[in-house]
Amino acid sequence: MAENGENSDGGQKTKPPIKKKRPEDFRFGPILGEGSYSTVKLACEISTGREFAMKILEKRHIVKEKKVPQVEREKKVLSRLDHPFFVKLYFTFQDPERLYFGLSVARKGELLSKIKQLGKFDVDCTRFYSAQIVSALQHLHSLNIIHRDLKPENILFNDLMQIQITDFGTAKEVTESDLETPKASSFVGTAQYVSPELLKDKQAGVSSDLWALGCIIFQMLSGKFPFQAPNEYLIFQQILSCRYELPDYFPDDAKDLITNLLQLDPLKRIGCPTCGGYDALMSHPFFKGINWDTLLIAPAPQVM
Ligand SMILES: Nc1ncnc2c1ncn2[C@@H]1O[C@H](COP(=O)(O)OP(=O)(O)OP(=O)(O)O)[C@@H](O)[C@H]1O
Ligand SMILES: O=C(O)C[C@H](Cc1nc2cc(Cl)cc(Cl)c2[nH]1)c1ccc(Cl)cc1
Repeated sequence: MAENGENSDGGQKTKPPIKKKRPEDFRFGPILGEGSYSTVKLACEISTGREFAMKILEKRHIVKEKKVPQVEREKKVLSRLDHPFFVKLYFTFQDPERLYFGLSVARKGELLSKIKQLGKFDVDCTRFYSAQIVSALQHLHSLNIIHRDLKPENILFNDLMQIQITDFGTAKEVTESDLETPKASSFVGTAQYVSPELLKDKQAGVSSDLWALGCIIFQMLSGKFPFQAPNEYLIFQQILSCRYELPDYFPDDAKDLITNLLQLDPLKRIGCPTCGGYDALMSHPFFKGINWDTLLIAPAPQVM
């Protein structure tokens, strides 16, 4: 009889290799959404009945558009994430023409759609969902990963109306060497949410996600972008000079939080390591009443 996980011949028991899945293992359902390089379909695994959001990419298109590094980065970053507020990657596989990401399903759409539907969120709703984003960023940044393109289109909701941050093709893992000798990056985020340092020096740090957080809180409370102009060049000018106006109806603690996030100097943004870190951000008056521990626990499903 093998002892302590050893084989009968006394060798160490090795886990059986995970069997790669195949397209024929799934019944594909409706399209959940489409990206520039991908189609996301609902997929049911025939043998288990489990449902996934299957993100499917055409190899030819990925190679032609020189997006191989982004796909590999998305796989690498998603494989490291296991947290209630992030889309989960369960498996990947490929066939001769396509790549497949097996993801958790975020069935309740995008934060952007919710903001558009309601026009804007009330303060309590903004506080609740901003706190979820803060909790998610705290986890992401603890792994030295920067999202770099955080925006309401990349924040989805699952059946329990918990946020599910997605789209890690442009994420960056900050290494020691990056901190010592920051390298300029060719990637720039989405105009309305891009940080001034990414525009100016092409360098992003964890603080770039905090700038985007400030923009998103502003947008939840007002339904509008803090930096808005007829074209991207004028938006960039506003960002670089940190020119925005806080509506009078914003509560004072919201105005203070947004002002401390939309700081031109990335070292002065509340939540960054040189500005009190996440303790300072999570204890800001705007988040008074938030229980950061129970936030992570999914609410009891609503009894119909
Ligand atoms: N896990 C998921 N559950 C439900 N819907 C999803 C999921 N992932 C993506 N989607 C939907 O599919 C659409 C395409 O997502 P995908 O990440 O493939 O591309 P994208 O990042 O939105 O587009 P682009 O590549 O142009 O940035 C999105 O609009 C999103 O709403
Ligand atoms: O099987 C694995 O996990 C590793 C492969 C690696 C891999 N094979 C590729 C082929 C092409 Cl054409 C493009 C990319 Cl980005 C490719 N990446 C892979 C398969 C699927 C996905 Cl979604 C990502 C990576």
